[in-house]
Amino acid sequence: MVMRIDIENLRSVKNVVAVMSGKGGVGKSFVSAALAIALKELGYGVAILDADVHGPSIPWILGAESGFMGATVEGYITPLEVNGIAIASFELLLDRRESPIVWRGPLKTRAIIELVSKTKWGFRDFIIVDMPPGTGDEHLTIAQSLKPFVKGAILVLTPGDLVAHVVKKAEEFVRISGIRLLGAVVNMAYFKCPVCGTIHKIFGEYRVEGVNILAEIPIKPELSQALNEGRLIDYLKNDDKELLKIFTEAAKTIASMLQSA
Ligand SMILES: Nc1ncnc2c1ncn2[C@@H]1O[C@H](COP(=O)(O)OP(=O)(O)OP(=O)(O)O)[C@@H](O)[C@H]1O
Repeated sequence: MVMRIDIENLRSVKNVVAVMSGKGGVGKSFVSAALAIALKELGYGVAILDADVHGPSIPWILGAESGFMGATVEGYITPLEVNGIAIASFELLLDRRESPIVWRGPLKTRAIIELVSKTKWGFRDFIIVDMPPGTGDEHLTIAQSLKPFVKGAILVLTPGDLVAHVVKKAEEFVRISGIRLLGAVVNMAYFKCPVCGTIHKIFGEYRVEGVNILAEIPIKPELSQALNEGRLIDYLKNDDKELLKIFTEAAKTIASMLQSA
């Protein structure tokens, strides 16, 4: 079922890019946030839509967990701005952050569509959508309802036996939804020894076929700590310029793919 969406607030948005994963816990929210930071550093106007209703981690990762979105007198939502990045997340509507959101599929889908259409996004080159994990019916509804705006999808995966399987599912998803798969980000691809620089493929060798690899991200304990402490912006800009560069290259590729489309 394709839901009708009020497009007025999306008229000033150039590209919506959906970040998806075949399964949970692969680093989709981290990759969404890091790409948004890299695009912002390149001078683009950026927003993030946290469509992960049950595990909304974008506000936390960006150090905005105590903030709230605002409202206009006309009943529209104003996103929370962090470091020039606009964030819209259900988490930023909750009085008690520990309250779980207990919604069934159709309600979740409707709520996401409602959040997209009611948010005053302003002029943005990109809205990065942190999608819920998986590629189910709910995802299809979101993708199809937003189809005129979603210019591409990025798949986040981790190495392992499931890679080929996950890529096939994602390909099938983008084929059915008609959305262009821009490429994949392989997260936790390797661990680089900080002492000797040796690369260890902790989760084994992998081969991703048929999909453009946008970035290969190492496992880093200090990154994990920065994410858990809500310091991703500071970490990328000040502590780990090498990692920011990896995301900047990916962001440039995405921007040029969309410009040339
Ligand atoms: N490259 C990495 N190095 C170290 N830790 C990482 C890395 N990527 C992600 N993590 C950690 O893995 C966990 C999952 O990351 P994240 O929340 O971004 O995944 P997700 O796919 O969005 O999860 P969910 O399915 O719950 O939405 C977090 O605790 C994060 O700190």
